[in-house]
Amino acid sequence: MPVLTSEVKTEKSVDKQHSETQQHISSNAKKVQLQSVTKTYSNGSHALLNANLEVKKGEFLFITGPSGSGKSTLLKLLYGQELPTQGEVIVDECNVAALKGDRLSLLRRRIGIVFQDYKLINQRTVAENVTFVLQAQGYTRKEIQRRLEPTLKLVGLLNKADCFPDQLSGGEQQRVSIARAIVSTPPLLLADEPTGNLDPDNSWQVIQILQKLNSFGATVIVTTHDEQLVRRCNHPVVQVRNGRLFRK
Ligand SMILES: Nc1ncnc2c1ncn2[C@@H]1O[C@H](COP(=O)(O)OP(=O)(O)OP(=O)(O)O)[C@@H](O)[C@H]1O
Repeated sequence: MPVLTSEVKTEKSVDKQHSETQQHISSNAKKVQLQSVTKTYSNGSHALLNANLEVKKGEFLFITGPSGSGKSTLLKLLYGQELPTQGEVIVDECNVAALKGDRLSLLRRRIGIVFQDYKLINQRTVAENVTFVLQAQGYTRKEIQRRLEPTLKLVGLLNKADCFPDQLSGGEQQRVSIARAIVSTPPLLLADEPTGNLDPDNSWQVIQILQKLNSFGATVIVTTHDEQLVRRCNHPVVQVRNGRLFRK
């Protein structure tokens, strides 16, 4: 991403950076494929059975299904937290199971992940929660500052940068976790029940932020139980039932 010249950024410069972010995401958007994927955990639980899926670059996909049907497992396979028992998981033309060490880390850096329970660090401010991953990845302080403000603006938390998580509402905490997931402008965003703990207004706000990211070109995959939310949006839906996938 290009460097802003002014340290004190104006609204205009923040907006300019949004459009630059948009170009960055568009040129890197991902494609995801599951090819005959079965996942059986070591205790014998069958999470996915011969699952096939293709998510096109720039698509916004909902994954729905009852509790225990395999939704989280599907996302975990995409970022390599779990490995398939059979079949192939392809992200950006890479077989995730074949990636090791640095190559797996590199793929993960390019995937933003949002969890239902936010996973924020309570002793760190909003700004610190959003930027600590960038620090760990060796971004310069200047680059981190350049990314922080437009990201907080996008999630509507510019005025909360110095707050701690326990000073925020649940909806605000979830928006911090989204900011953390998107601050590195990942071309693929995975959100596992991001609205699971939120009321309808906050849920809608979260979905709108994810849709905005998607409008910039990012591929977005969201698991949810919230059928009403799914109906309100006009996005493709895959339903998971007993480990099998059905396009609705
Ligand atoms: N680490 C694990 N070890 C063993 N079994 C697991 C593990 N994780 C998930 N499972 C099992 O795999 C199946 C699918 O679980 P998964 O978490 O993917 O479902 P889910 O659709 O995301 O559920 P929920 O909506 O409740 O989060 C379940 O039967 C679950 O018990």
